Amino acid sequence: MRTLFSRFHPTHSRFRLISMVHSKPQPASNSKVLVFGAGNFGSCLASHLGDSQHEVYMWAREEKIVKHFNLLHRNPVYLTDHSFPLNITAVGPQMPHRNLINSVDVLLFAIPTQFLRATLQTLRPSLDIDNLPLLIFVNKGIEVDTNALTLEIIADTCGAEIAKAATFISGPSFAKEIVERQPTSVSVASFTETEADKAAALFHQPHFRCYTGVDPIGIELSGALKNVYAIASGMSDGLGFQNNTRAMIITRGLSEMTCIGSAYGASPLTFLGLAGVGDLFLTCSSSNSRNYTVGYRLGKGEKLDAIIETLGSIAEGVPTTKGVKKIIDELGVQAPIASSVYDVLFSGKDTRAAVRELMELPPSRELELPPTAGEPARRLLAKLGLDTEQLNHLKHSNT
Ligand SMILES: NC(=O)C1=CN([C@@H]2O[C@H](COP(=O)(O)OP(=O)(O)OC[C@H]3O[C@@H](n4cnc5c(N)ncnc54)[C@H](O)[C@@H]3O)[C@@H](O)[C@H]2O)C=CC1
Ligand SMILES: O=C(CO)COP(=O)(O)O
Repeated sequence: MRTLFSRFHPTHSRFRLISMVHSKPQPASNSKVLVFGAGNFGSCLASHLGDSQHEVYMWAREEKIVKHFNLLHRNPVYLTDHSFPLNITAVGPQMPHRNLINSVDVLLFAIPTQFLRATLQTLRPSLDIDNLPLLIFVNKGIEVDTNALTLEIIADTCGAEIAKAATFISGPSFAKEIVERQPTSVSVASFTETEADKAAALFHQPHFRCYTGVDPIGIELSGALKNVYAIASGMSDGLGFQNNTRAMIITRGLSEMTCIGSAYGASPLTFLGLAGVGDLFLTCSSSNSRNYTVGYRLGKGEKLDAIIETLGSIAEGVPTTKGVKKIIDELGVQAPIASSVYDVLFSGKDTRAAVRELMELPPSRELELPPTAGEPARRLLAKLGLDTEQLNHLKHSNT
């Protein structure tokens, strides 16, 4: 649905009329939702929405998951102890038919970043921009070959109008704990604030709070970057370092994330939110994090290939570190911890040597935002047909 509206509140920004695409109006209850991905997080979110009485379809690319799930309401590979609500139907392994895609209110993507482009390319011919479902993305990563954020992947595959309507959910949210209904909060952001509001309304539950914002670039960078520091924190624990060291990594990691994000063109405040420091703290301090586990096992001396082969699940931080390194180099930002993680993962650097080198760096100013002016975000906004005035608004507004 295309409308003209002002994304910015007239009292705290210049009043601008922008042509934006909106998703179809959402029902007050019982939304029809199609979840792409039946891994830990796709299954978890399908369960969460099924639990809230929505009509849920979950696409799995593995036939055995589809068959097993529809027979027993359990996922044989992920969250295997969990019994799923009966109002979830697994579909696949072929792409869902366009009739299903066009009949749903919501499309939710829980697919690792490296596989998203191919999935969206296949899906695009079935999307009707005048009858667009609410589009929600929960992946936390950067595409390796292009350094693209998900926003750019959506723009490349589905067009700028659809990317502007996309909503991103990120924050401290282990799948296993959500299905146990442990109190959890997340950040929900979109360039189109009304879309973020719709996504928040869909997910909000007494045990699951949503906080909305308008800095999807910052939310995306937060989710991707925290995975790199979770690897660093796990590595430190694996080497036998203790609480002081972990606290240092989390705090200096937050500082690096904020510098990278700010130089990229995101709001520095976004990194103080749930998707930023919230998720950083969670994944840097729990062995339930796959990224932390990769780091921990590296610290114990295992080889990366062997760890990935036996992890049983995706650690987005590993490929994302490659994209982060390219972004840091392009921006000229000082991010020594992220650079060290890259060296350990991909240049064969010894983990203990990496820590020693980090500790031997000369003293430096503790907190300093880079002076660079957000060139990558400016390029991305231009691709989406948004301008730098809007970027500046984002940088100076609350998320
Ligand atoms: N597990 C968690 O607690 C959370 C995960 N996330 C994010 O959600 C995303 C998905 O993660 P998980 O479900 O946990 O991963 P997972 O490792 O549990 O599952 C991977 C999923 O990717 C699918 N997949 C594998 N190869 C594919 C391909 N070529 N094309 C399409 N799909 C493919 C698998 O079928 C499976 O559904 C990641 O970006 C992750 O960072 C975000 C928040 C929490
Ligand atoms: O992002 C997560 C929880 O918020 C999951 O982290 P891992 O991908 O490291 O397991």
